[in-house]
Amino acid sequence: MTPGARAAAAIEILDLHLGGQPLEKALTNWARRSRFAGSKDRAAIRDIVFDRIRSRASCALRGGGLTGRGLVLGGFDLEMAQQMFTGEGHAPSPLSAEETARIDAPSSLPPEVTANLPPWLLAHFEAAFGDDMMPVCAALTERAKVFVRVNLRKGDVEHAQSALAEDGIRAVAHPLCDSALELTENPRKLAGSRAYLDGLVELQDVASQAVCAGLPDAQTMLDYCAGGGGKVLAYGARHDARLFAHDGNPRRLKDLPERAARAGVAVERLDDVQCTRKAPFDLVLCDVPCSGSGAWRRQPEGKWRLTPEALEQLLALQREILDRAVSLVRPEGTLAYATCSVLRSENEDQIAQFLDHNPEWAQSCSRRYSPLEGGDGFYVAHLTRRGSAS
Ligand SMILES: C[S@@+](CC[C@H](N)C(=O)[O-])C[C@H]1O[C@@H](n2cnc3c(N)ncnc32)[C@H](O)[C@@H]1O
Repeated sequence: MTPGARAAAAIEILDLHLGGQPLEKALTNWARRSRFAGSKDRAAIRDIVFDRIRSRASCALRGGGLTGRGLVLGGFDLEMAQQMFTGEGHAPSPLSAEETARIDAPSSLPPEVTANLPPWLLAHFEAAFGDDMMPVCAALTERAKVFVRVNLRKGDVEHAQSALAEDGIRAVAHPLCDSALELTENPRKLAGSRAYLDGLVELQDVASQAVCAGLPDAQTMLDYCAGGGGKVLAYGARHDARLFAHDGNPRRLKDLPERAARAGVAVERLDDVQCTRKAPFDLVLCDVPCSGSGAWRRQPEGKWRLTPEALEQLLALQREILDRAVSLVRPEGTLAYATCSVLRSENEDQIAQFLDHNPEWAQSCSRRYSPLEGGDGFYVAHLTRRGSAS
């Protein structure tokens, strides 16, 4: 496909998405209908589509509207736009005089447009980041870096780097976590690489790894919102604890046995009744459902889908999960609370409210990871009962 034809495909997909189709579905449906597109075309089109959703507000303004054409156009400078929008072959039709003038004109943008945030979220980001707010918002419009976690049970970082290099993947260490490697060349080869297939490395964001690396040593660890099991597996790579996984939606745990086997650790899956029976645990991790605002580089449509009402519902669910988890921790144990959100309401404020309602508990750690540190935005708090060692 020519660059122009790729731009036209991105326009079609974005129109489907703006018409109500989830982004992944719109991409998959388009790929199914367009067998002529090779894997490089699909990857390039996906990159354009994700880029435009990350910067939806500013692209729509520059491109002349919240449409597929507006978004794709608004992400290019004039020269690039004129090269892509030629009307030749499958390329989109040439720019109108109005489009040319708009895209060429320097304009002063309102803050929510520069920030590429829904307006109601501006105050939340300002409360979280103060002077860093605009750099953080800009970082969330960039493509996420690809990180792997080296499974320290199977080898060290140098070993993993050379194993990845054998498959043409360049990987460099990252200061945020000693098990993290950033894939700087050929990340798309990872799924077929020996290091990945042998369980030496696993895809995991660097801040997510740092959250797991900071958890205290324990003999029994319950990952109460385990999902795909990324956190419990990361914990198991560092500690000889007995590992348990639970999720409010048990179907989310279905791949865990296979992933655990590949990682060389054993994880027992528990339903809610079994959690109560097996309790108390030394360490209970609640990686709760959240807005995902720290990970909007990866899932940009979440940014535009979140509403104040949906956030309220998430806050209530997070409180509910904390209340339940408290009963599962042994008296001297640790309750760890984590989100991939950067909003204070889901993080610092949620924990402050928990401590207000549970005066026998104290906070022994509170750490927010900013997207400016290289990985996703994350938050973690460790809670222990007063009078017990952390
Ligand atoms: C942020 S995700 C967890 C991601 C996972 N820890 C990982 O690292 O891959 C949150 C998980 O909480 C689960 N969940 C939702 N409501 C829950 C509840 N009431 N109790 C426990 N888990 C719940 C969701 O199904 C989802 O898998």
